[in-house]
Amino acid sequence: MITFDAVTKRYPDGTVAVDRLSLEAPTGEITVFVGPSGCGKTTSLRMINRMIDATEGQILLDGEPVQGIDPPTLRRGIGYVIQQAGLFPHRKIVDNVATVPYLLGWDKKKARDRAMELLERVGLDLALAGRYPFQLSGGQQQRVGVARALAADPPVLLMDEPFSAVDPIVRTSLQDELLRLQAELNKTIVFVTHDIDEAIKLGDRVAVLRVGGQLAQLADPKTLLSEPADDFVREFLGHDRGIRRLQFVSTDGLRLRTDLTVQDSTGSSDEPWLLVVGDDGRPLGWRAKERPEELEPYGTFTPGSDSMRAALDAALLSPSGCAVAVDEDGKAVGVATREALDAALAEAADG
Ligand SMILES: Nc1ncnc2c1ncn2[C@@H]1O[C@H](COP(=O)(O)OP(=O)(O)OP(=O)(O)O)[C@@H](O)[C@H]1O
Repeated sequence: MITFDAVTKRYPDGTVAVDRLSLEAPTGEITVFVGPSGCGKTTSLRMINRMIDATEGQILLDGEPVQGIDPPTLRRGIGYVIQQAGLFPHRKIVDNVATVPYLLGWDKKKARDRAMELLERVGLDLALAGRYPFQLSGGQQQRVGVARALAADPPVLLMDEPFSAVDPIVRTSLQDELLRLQAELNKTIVFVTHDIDEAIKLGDRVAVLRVGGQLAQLADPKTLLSEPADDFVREFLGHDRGIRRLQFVSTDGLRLRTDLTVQDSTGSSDEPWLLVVGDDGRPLGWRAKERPEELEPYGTFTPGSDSMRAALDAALLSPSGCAVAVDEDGKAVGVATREALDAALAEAADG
């Protein structure tokens, strides 16, 4: 566990970057620092591995003040990932990843084997190992940066806007990869971002900081979205806070109708919309009563594992206004009508 105990950082010019910050980043969890530019996120992060020293207060690592640990020893147990990866340009990818093992005096083969294992773990093609950083895309370089930080298996990982320099699609896949890795590795991660969506997606706990380096709120994402502490946090969360909250609302209790599914694309019914499925049970499209010859688009969600946000999204993708519930194999298991979605939304609004 990382503990900030009334930590203040005053730079020599008098700027108070962090102001009496007290919080805990629990072991095995992702704690995200988020807030507007200049609110002291990076300064807070760098005080953990003593790239910057606190002016007042202390930071404890599993109860031990970091001030009492010499920086090289401290950093051996702390991986560090920064924006644009910060790879050594003249070293091959495999050697970049093996940097810390080399420094720790591992023999070359063991260090390289470890590097190859990690490259695979972060989802990189091993054929890239012999390349130089400039021969990789931005997203690939970020993965190498993560692999390098994990090389000596440190219990703590500090990540400073690691995914902000890549395009949104790559960014999403890097975030998914981090969550997948974290499910296996259970590191204590402190992650800095200015992007509230990233914070909500990745954080077990999210610390919202305001300019001046004060903690505005520390909460799990669901609580943050439903109970912002004050106007600053509410504004920072943005106007679509309600919609984003739906990603934490389960579809478990959503009522599904099973009588709106048909296998053939002909035949009549009083229902305005019927879902046509193939022989394999997968949806083919919606059939409108007035236009039985055409199949209209549909959207799907998986009850239980997908959120209400996904169910609503599925409904909005179709002119029927209904969401198609599918199982893990993509087979239709029912339909959430507007009425059912309405009822679930009303319940979510109450809670
Ligand atoms: N070496 C320094 N000397 C003086 N002031 C500094 C120094 N480094 C940072 N600051 C100031 O401290 C405050 C916090 O900076 P910091 O980089 O921690 O913020 P941040 O939240 O990470 O910002 P960003 O999202 O823009 O990276 C800012 O006002 C910044 O200008």
